[in-house]
Order: sequence, then structure tokens, then C-alpha cells
Amino acid sequence: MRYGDKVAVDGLSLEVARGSVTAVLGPNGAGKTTTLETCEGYRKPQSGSVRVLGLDPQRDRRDLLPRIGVMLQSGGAWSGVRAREMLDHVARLHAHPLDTGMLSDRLGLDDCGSTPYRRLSGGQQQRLGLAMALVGRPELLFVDEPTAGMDPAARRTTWELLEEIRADGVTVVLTTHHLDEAERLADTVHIIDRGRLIASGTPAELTRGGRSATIRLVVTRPFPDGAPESLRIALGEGTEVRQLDAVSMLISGPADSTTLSTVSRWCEEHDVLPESLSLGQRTLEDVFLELTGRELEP
Ligand SMILES: Nc1ncnc2c1ncn2[C@@H]1O[C@H](COP(=O)(O)OP(=O)(O)OP(=O)(O)O)[C@@H](O)[C@H]1O
Repeated sequence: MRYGDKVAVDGLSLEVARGSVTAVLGPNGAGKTTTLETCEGYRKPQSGSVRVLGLDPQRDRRDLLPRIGVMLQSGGAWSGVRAREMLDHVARLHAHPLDTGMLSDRLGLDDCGSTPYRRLSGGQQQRLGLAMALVGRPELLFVDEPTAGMDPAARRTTWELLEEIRADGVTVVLTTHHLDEAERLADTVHIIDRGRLIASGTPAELTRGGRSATIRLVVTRPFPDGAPESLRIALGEGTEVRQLDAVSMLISGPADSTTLSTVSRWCEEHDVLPESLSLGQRTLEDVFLELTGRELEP
């Protein structure tokens, strides 16, 4: 997919299993929305092919639309329409809609049902978007950044709702640049960067093994000056040391037993008393860093 000279999605190839939750994870501008919009039939790829529920999203649009739910990243409602009116309107477009009262209640939209769309908070607009995508009982749900702009409570409710939807057998494809969201919700994660697929697998497969380990060191009183540099020298080539605050550091280095013992010896030599020294599991952030040399959420 290109916009003029700009190649937004480049030779990306992925499959989504029915009944699964798939996360397309990547930084801003990676091509996530373009990928979704191509699957939804809003964009025509210049090359390659897309099949959704066995149908061509462009050619078979009329047959596909009643079977999918789409939550756009923003918009999707007229600015003056009241939240509940919009949801009821979308429900009437479907043959067997869900009960809109139940959906409003479940998504915490009852309090703002008579508020015009443009006056809803970002999180409320997101929740209304999700309700609109769900009301037609889709077989397949596309959600673009489902929890962007939501407070922590609304995020949790949305995650629970998406888990319930999966339990009902609905296939979910979501985009996110939040690692915790992908780790919590997805059966399969596709990491994309600059329009290309750079890794795919279950969160466990992607974070297992690898070349690096993450060690978190928390000490009882502030580190001496130059501590990160001195620790990096002690650990040698291929190790990164990041000071998080006055008393904690994050060390990413080779996944072998000597790394931990070197850190503990360095503490002893520098009269630093560890409060905790823990070897952490690799996260999707580490995977992204390893593959691209950049951080996913700077
Ligand atoms: N309509 C457009 N015209 C020109 N360039 C575009 C257009 N839409 C997207 N792009 C460019 O294509 C690339 C991919 O954009 P896309 O919106 O698909 O990324 P994204 O991963 O969804 O990002 P975000 O997380 O910020 O939403 C970006 O470089 C973006 O600037």
C-alpha cells in the first residue's frame, strides 16, 4: 500500500485464525491503520491480495460488511448526534442487533447517552465506537487502537469486553502500540515496523529465550556518581545499563548466569546494598528493541 511515493505497507503477509485475537503491534506510523483499512475494504492495495472471511473486501463489499464490525481510530459518528441516538441508528441497520441498552450499560455509556458526539471525552468516543462496531453481532471485529485515550478503569473494562467477545467465538483483529494490551489480549502478535512484518508469534513464543535478559537492580540508597557507566564496563560488551531513578537501574544483557553474579559483585565492590535484584522475563519491548534497535514506546 502506498500513498503517492510513500510506501506505507510493504509486502506484509499475515493470516488470522478464526476465533482468535490477533494484535498488530507497532510504533506510530508503522502501517497498522493502513493494514486494517485495507482489510476493511476502505483502501485498495496497489499490489497483493486480501481475503477476509474468504471474501475480497473491495469486490465483495456488500456481502462482507454485514459480517464484520469496524471500530475506527477516530470519528465514525456525526458531530451533533447524541451518543445513544447514534448507537440506536447503527443498530437499526443490522438484521439482528444486540440490545443497545445492554451495550450502553456494559460500556459505561449510560451517563453520556444524551451528550452530542463532539462533546464526548476521547475515552467516551472510543467506547461509543466499540459499541457501534459490536452492535451488529459481527463474526469478525476490527478495532484500531481500542483503548487510546481511555482512563485505566475504562481500559480494563474494554479488555474484559474484548475477552468476552472472543469467548463468544468472534474473531478480533486489533492494532495497538501498547505492549501490555497485546500481551494481555492477543493469541497471536504481529509486530510491524515501517510497513514490514518483523516478527510473529504468540506473546510467549516472542518473549521466550532470545539473546538478552533484563535485570532490575534496586538499591537502598542513591547510586554513586557514574554508576551506570562503571557497571556497563564491569559487564562488558553487549550490555545496556539504564538508570531509571536514583535507586534503580535496568540492565539488558546476555542471558547467562554470569550477568547476575557480575552485578552482585559490582554492588559489593562499590559499597552498594541491593534491596532487590531480579532477573525479568523478556518483554515484547525487548523483542522490538532487539529487532530494530529502537524503543517501541519512547
Ligand atoms: N492518507 C494518507 N496520505 C499520505 N500518507 C499517509 C496517509 N495515511 C497514512 N500515511 C502514512 O503512511 C504511514 C503509515 O500510516 P498508518 O496510519 O497506517 O500507521 P499506524 O501504524 O496506524 O500509525 P498510528 O499508530 O500513528 O496510527 C505513515 O508514515 C503515515 O504518515
